[in-house]
Amino acid sequence: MTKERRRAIWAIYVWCRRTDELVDGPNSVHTNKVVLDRWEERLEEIFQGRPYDMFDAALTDTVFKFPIDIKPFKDMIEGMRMDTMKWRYLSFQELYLYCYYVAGTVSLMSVPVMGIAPESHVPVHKVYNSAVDLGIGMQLTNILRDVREDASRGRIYLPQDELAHFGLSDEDIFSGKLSNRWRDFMKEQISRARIYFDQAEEGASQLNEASRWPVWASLLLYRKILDSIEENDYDNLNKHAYVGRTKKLLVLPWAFARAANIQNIVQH
Ligand SMILES: CC(C)=CCC/C(C)=C/CC/C(C)=C/CC/C(C)=C/COP(=O)(O)OP(=O)(O)O
Repeated sequence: MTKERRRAIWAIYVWCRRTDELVDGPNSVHTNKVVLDRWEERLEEIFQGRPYDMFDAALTDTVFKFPIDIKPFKDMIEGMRMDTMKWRYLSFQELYLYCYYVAGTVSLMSVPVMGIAPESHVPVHKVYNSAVDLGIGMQLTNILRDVREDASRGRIYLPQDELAHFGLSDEDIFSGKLSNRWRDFMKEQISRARIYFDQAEEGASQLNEASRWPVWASLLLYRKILDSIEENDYDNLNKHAYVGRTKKLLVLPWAFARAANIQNIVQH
């Protein structure tokens, strides 16, 4: 990416990381409604040009340089509120909303910085939809990778109705019992995450040329996490799915080739 865009993405990253730390970090026991409300006030001040500290100032600079809306930032804070209150998701519909709040929002913050290719003929809303799909796919993948860690904090980010459909319960997850039922359940969850990555591909090709490579790299790398869960025979209850350094490095030229493929743009 260009230097200006890179700096803007860093500023967004820092704000998202600090937001996430409020509920996941070492001081998260002190995070309550008052803390999150104050964080939201600070966000409004960032957008009004009155940042509280230096990291906030980096985001003020970013939102004055790029046409970024405050809504996805507010939605992410809403996701943190949800995370402090809700530890179970009854259906995929509920889980999707959580994924939008904590990851789809990152896409909506990033696209105005990354930019859409001037030669693209795909309607802008389709590019944004694809971007959100990438965030959702990544979050679903994270969830599948981290089932064990999340369960150790008492949280299960999996649709309860789908678990029940496969004859599974929270207890199977807490006890780390690997079974064919679990494998079948996981196959479905992995297929769904892959659909979101497939849908993201179209948008990734429409981004400004300078921004495409990192997006393709993250898309292909996250897909590999799903492959790794499969290679572990779906045992994400006891094993951490992991993509090794060599595999990661090998993805980069592949992503570069996909990013440089202007054919994708001409086709539309
Ligand atoms: C495809 C198009 C048109 C645009 C791309 C738009 C972008 C940049 C989408 C990516 C959005 C994104 C980065 C979402 C966050 C996904 C996610 C699950 C982040 C978690 O990151 P980790 O650092 O692995 O999390 P941990 O906190 O678990 O370590």
